[in-house]
Amino acid sequence: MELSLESLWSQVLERLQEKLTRPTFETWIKTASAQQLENNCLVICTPNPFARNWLQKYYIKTIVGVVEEILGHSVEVQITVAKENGVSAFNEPEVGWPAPIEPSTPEPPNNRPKPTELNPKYVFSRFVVGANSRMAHAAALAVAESPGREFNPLFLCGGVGLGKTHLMQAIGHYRLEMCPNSRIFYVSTEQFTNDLIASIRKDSMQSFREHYRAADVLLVDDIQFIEGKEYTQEEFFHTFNTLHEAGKQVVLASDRPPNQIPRLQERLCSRFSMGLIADIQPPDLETRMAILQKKAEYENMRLPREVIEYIAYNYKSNIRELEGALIRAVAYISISGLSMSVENLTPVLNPPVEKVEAFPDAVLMVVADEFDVSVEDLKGNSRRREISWARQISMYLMRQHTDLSLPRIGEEFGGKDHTTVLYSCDKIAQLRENDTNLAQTLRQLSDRINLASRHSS
Ligand SMILES: Nc1ncnc2c1ncn2[C@@H]1O[C@H](COP(=O)(O)OP(=O)(O)OP(=O)(O)O)[C@@H](O)[C@H]1O
Repeated sequence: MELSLESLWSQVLERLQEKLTRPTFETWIKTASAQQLENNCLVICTPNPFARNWLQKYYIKTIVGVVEEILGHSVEVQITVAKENGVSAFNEPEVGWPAPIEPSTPEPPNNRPKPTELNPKYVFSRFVVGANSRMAHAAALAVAESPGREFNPLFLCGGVGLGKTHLMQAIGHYRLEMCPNSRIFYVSTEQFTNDLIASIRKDSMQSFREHYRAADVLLVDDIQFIEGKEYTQEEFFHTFNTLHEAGKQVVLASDRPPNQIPRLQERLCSRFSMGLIADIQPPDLETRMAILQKKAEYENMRLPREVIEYIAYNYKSNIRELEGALIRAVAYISISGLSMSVENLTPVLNPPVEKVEAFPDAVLMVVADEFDVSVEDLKGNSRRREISWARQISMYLMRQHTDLSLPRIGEEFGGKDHTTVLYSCDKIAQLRENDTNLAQTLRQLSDRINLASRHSS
């Protein structure tokens, strides 16, 4: 006999309750509901995107296992957000991920570069404007309202995790809302380079050029990575000129202004500087609190003011880390079942490393010593597990403790590509979020690096 959706779900709940801790069950499972079961696919609804992501990340296997146990055959489980149903990601940018960037354009032919998706959360309404970002925000809004006019190109610059990508993509969303057929291309410099290489390989330069030169608004992220790439610079120069002459808008984001990007052709440097260069500084305490408050509201989280203050006070220079701390706090409280207070959160809210400018050698020596490998091993190419782990950690710490760009860090490691460095930094940062032992090791290493740097300066 076939089970009704209702009785299937109540059995699923029963079994999950046995398998999971009470706080986990109460927070993540009980708030979800079964929406439909069709063609061996069970759709589960969660109250908000945060809960959906959490279930998807940590409990999907357990849920699938339990449903399969009950039904006696394999099933697919899809997790969705209650509000998402029937609502387009463009009307409701805060839900639904990812959204296609060119909703009305047919899929490009195979030899054309694929457009990158915009993050639906990166809209103007979710951007908190503070003294640190007022000018950049106003400029982005002006460009979104009248592209190709006053500020062309708009060059957004600022440190890591301060909202450049968010503002840049907000321009894209705004244009699409105003004019759904406009061709908004968001691309990282790395992707532009990869597309270029692929089109050279496939002998399809024509398609590459047609694709990029057809943009109404071209948004290029991390343009600092164009440094030293002669061929990419050449091609980008022509793309830029074509668009600019046709009155199309170009927006660029970088961690530094054009004249501080090393090995950037003079003609590109002057073009990047001919519109408006708007910088974003680290936000002050009040703005950081407002950002946390807004984020909490969007994710339906309720937080005491003291917790918001504590997080905002300790995470100063990177909004991505600020948001990460908030998410960690909420997750920890829901799993541990403790009440939300600064005292209870201390184990998970290790404030980020104090950034004492360090010598790259200090980082290498401290990490080599800790992991019992040599500095040569760190700089070399050995793929032995313990060496490559130590190497990834030292890349992450070098990024934290120095102002070196990713390519420069790559050079410190015997000429590794910046993408390898970026991969390592992201990987360690992600692991650190959920692994308190690793977080503690990194903290201790940081203290030693600080000490070594102070001694040698
Ligand atoms: N003013 C702001 N208001 C709300 N959220 C913000 C603000 N600034 C940044 N954020 C959030 O912080 C996170 C990091 O922002 P973003 O990716 O835009 O930074 P970035 O400057 O492009 O960083 P990177 O240099 O690493 O590319 C995002 O989740 C973004 O939504």
